[in-house]
Amino acid sequence: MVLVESSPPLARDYIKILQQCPKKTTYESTRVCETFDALPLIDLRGLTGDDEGERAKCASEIVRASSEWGFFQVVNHGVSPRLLSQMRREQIELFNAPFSRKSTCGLLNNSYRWGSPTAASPDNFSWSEAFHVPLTKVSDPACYGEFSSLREVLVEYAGAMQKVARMVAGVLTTNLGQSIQEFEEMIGCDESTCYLRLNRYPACPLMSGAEIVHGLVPHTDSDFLTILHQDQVGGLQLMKDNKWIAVNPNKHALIVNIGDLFQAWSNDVYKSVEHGVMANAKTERFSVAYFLCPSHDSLIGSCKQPSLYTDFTFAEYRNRVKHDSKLLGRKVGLSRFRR
Ligand SMILES: O=C(O)CCC(=O)C(=O)O
Ligand SMILES: [Fe+2]
Repeated sequence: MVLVESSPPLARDYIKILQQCPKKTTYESTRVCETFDALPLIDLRGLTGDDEGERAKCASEIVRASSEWGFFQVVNHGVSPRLLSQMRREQIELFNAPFSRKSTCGLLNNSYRWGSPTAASPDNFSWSEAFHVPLTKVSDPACYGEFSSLREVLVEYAGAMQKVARMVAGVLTTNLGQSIQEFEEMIGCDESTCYLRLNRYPACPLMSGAEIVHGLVPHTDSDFLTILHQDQVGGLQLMKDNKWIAVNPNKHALIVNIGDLFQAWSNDVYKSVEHGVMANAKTERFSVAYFLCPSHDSLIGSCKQPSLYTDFTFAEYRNRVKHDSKLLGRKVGLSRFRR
């Protein structure tokens, strides 16, 4: 039997960067992390029911979690467990395809990526592979090749995530005095601006107790809002009060996190916090992220004065992030636009 390799050559690239790294001590070799169960868990049923008091209570929990944590979990989110497990099955099948198939054959709008092409040190290397698909391409049959059953699932999944994102964004904008309709009009947000990212974190044999490898390097998201579904393996961590905190998997929950643009628009009321994924020595991990983004030319000003940030378009923001990543090997982010 001929074994066809499905994983990208991560070890080859990682070792190359490790050898080029001038001093081994320049990269972070250990990371203290606390497991913390108090990451807010919010029951979204309160938002959809008739009880006014319940709705207000749920909304205030969302606002509070977005301000204090920038990260929270939601249950009773309306996405069926059937759809979530179908998505996971399709995702596993897709990533099981040979590496050459994933990387060269136009799958999902040619959106396959892996490792970190711009990494200059092991600190900036991500031990993962992903498809990053614009929602407009999700229904295009030309994106799927032999993975035809993935199309139907991805279309349904995108619709379901869009609903959750809209519900949460609606609470956050209303709290700052703007309806979700006004907000969406202002940021030109529609199908053509949002993305789904299918992530796979292969098991990492280079990971030992003393040395860590990132599945995804610490970062903030360059969007308004992200809705994440992770499997039961664990590895996601977020920064809270200068400490790394592990997000324990909860199979009923979706994870919501605030992105840079909501932080800017809210004038720092909502927080876009650093998060990342630790690689796992033995077990592969899967997740899917939905990114709520504005149109490229939409102006991200603050909804409050005096504004802490200069006005910038989403295109300017993305270009800046791209430029910094190329030049410095990492994203600088919102501080580039602080007054
Ligand atoms: O896989 C995860 O848990 C996190 C993914 C993530 O942060 C991202 O895709 O931006
Ligand atoms: Fe992220």
